[in-house]
Amino acid sequence: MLETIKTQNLTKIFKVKKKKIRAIQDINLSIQNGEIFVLLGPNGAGKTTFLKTISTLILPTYGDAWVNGYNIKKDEYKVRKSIGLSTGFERSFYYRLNGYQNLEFFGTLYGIKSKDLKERINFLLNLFNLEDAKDLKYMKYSTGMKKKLSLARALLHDPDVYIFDEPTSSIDPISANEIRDIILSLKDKNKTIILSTHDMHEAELLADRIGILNKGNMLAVDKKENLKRVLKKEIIKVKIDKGINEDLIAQDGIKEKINLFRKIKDNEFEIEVENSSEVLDQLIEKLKNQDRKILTINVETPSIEEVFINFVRNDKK
Ligand SMILES: Nc1ncnc2c1ncn2[C@@H]1O[C@H](COP(=O)(O)OP(=O)(O)OP(=O)(O)O)[C@@H](O)[C@H]1O
Repeated sequence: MLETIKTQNLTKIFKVKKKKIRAIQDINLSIQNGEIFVLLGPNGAGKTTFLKTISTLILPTYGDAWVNGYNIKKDEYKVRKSIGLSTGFERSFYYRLNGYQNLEFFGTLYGIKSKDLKERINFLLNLFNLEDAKDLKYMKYSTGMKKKLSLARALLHDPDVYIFDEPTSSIDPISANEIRDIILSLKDKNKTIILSTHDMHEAELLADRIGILNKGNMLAVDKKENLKRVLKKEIIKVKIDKGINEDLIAQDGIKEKINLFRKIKDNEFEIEVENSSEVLDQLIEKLKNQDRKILTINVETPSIEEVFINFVRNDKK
């Protein structure tokens, strides 16, 4: 696997009057080619600062980063050409130009030939459902339309790397789903994507790996399933053909592994365990010995929301 984004002790300290704000602190991250990396963090955690720094919009106070092999300080122009960037605040759009003209302007800046550009713009306006708004001046766009145009612009020059700051905030649920599909289709083309979000369902759906930022520090970086394992909490939900009580299940060999037994109905219960694979065989055996037939059995792992809250709440730094 190739490394597309790499940061080394990336740090940004803002100075406001005499106060120092450590927006991001010693971030070491490596994102592989073709990966979707999702950045989570509470308000003010440093997500936007991180994304802007690797996009060359902000200079780090110290530390370094490389995007597509180019250094953010020495090869600023090449980094910018390699990335499709969409941030929340798009001051750079021209308010008096319409949507089409704005994309035309930026496409020309990217050096896309006029005929190809026309095709590309029409394709993107269609992709983001903006055809009806193409002749509307940017200043009359709704917040969601502005966001979509910003994403369309990020895709204009078909770059290898995408940096999206909250790509679906202020977007209606149907359009948000469409945008998530577009992001997944970029991954299918082996593009690399880093995005921030407050939407845990989005993180669950898109992320190959997740990074949890809090107060400028990266608390955890891992695949979803590994982050979930940290909580050591899995729920086994069971439905059987007859009634059962806790004492018939929580017997020797299995009792100490059950953190919680919850009876849902006479013939339905759930148990909370650290690791379901250590319990399942024994549980099934016990039910069999009690002459109970299993109708359904499911294992639920913690949600990314639980994981996120757990990491941030336990961060005492
Ligand atoms: N230009 C700036 N000058 C001073 N402080 C700044 C500047 N930009 C960001 N900060 C501060 O840096 C910290 C991180 O802000 P940042 O916008 O990166 O957080 P975020 O995780 O994107 O938050 P949110 O989820 O609310 O968008 C905050 O304390 C913020 O006030």
